[in-house]
Amino acid sequence: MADAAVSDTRKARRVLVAADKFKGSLTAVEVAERVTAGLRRAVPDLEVEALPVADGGDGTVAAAVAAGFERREVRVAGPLGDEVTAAFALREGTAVVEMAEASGLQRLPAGVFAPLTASTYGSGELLRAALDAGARTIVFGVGGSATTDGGAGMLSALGARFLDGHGEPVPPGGGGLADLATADLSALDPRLSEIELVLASDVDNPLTGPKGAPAVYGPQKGASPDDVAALDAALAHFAKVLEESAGPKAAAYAASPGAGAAGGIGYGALLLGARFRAGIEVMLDVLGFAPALDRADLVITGEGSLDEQTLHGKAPAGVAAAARAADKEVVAVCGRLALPPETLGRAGFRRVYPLTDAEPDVAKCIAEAGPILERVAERIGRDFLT
Ligand SMILES: Nc1ncnc2c1ncn2[C@@H]1O[C@H](COP(=O)(O)OP(=O)(O)OP(=O)(O)O)[C@@H](O)[C@H]1O
Ligand SMILES: O=C(O)[C@H](O)CO
Repeated sequence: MADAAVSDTRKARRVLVAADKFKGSLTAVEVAERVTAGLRRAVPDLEVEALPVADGGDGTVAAAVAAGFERREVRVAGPLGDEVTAAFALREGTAVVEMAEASGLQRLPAGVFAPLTASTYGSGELLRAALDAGARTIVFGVGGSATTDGGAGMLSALGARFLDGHGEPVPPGGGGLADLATADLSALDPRLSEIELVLASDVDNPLTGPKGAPAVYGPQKGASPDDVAALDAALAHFAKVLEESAGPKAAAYAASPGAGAAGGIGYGALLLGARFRAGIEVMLDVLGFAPALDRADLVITGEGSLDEQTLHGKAPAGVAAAARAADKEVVAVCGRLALPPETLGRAGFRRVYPLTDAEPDVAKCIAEAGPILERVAERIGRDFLT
């Protein structure tokens, strides 16, 4: 991106690197390391603070751990029911639980999707583990899921019972909810009502309908148009049955922002009493972004693909908004860039450096992302800091 007027920022001496992962090529921690190394090639004595960020989706626990939380591992059910080792993060009574750790797309074997049967049971087990560890506040990061079960699996793991017309538990996954006859939330883990549960969501979609979880995010989990229709009907039925057992608030939750996050686990979390917040905002609080921002003259953010989605609550947009509100200069790094300069300016980015500008071969950009990012960061160092 061309930009003629950079001279007024050349004196920035302390840089905050607050970028998300480049999905498919670099973790957020690696992005921070590479950017730091590149900047220091241009300005060897530069003060750089690294604060890897995440939006509630995959990478959220890793960001919390990088910020000093303790990593705790637990064996829980993966989306297909097989056991996986999943982690949550804990610090001073606050747990960061990431649903994708248990029930994310990354937990499916390569090339396997299970849009109708994948279950969030393991996410409920993770929440239980956080309660067992004594958490008083749970930040429940959701996004990047393999599931579309409205959180039914998660609720089951926490004590709910979902039965068919024969009194048998319904099969796991969103598809099985079509058979639901009765829902019983009376035996939910009582500790849930004694803690603060925050739904840190990557999106604000409702549960069902044209903007609902199956229609918008089903296809990325392998759902065909028929699967989307079946899941939409099953989730609507799920909400109807819950309205009968849990009262009218269950209907209101289905239409609430974030209910459709992560295959409707947002809806399940709202039933548990969660308070919805944009994931990036919650995470910036949890990670201690504000004091780090105070100390910085220049902020570098980014993610793999800076595109239309970025503007809808993704990490770089959240970082840019917070930094601009504090009158700090923001530049971004990314693998690929799919936004025009005017839009980037409006979103608060002073300048954006895609790897594909440094190396036009995208496959190479991905395979050699680390060294290329270092070169790009060196250029940022020269442009803004020398
Ligand atoms: N090194 C790279 N070079 C070029 N493009 C990359 C590189 N790394 C990632 N990408 C692109 O970015 C995409 C991933 O985007 P991104 O990291 O923003 O995650 P996302 O899919 O938007 O999900 P999330 O919500 O978790 O951020 C990849 O599919 C790829 O197109
Ligand atoms: O998991 C999903 O369905 C998407 O990330 C939206 O939350």
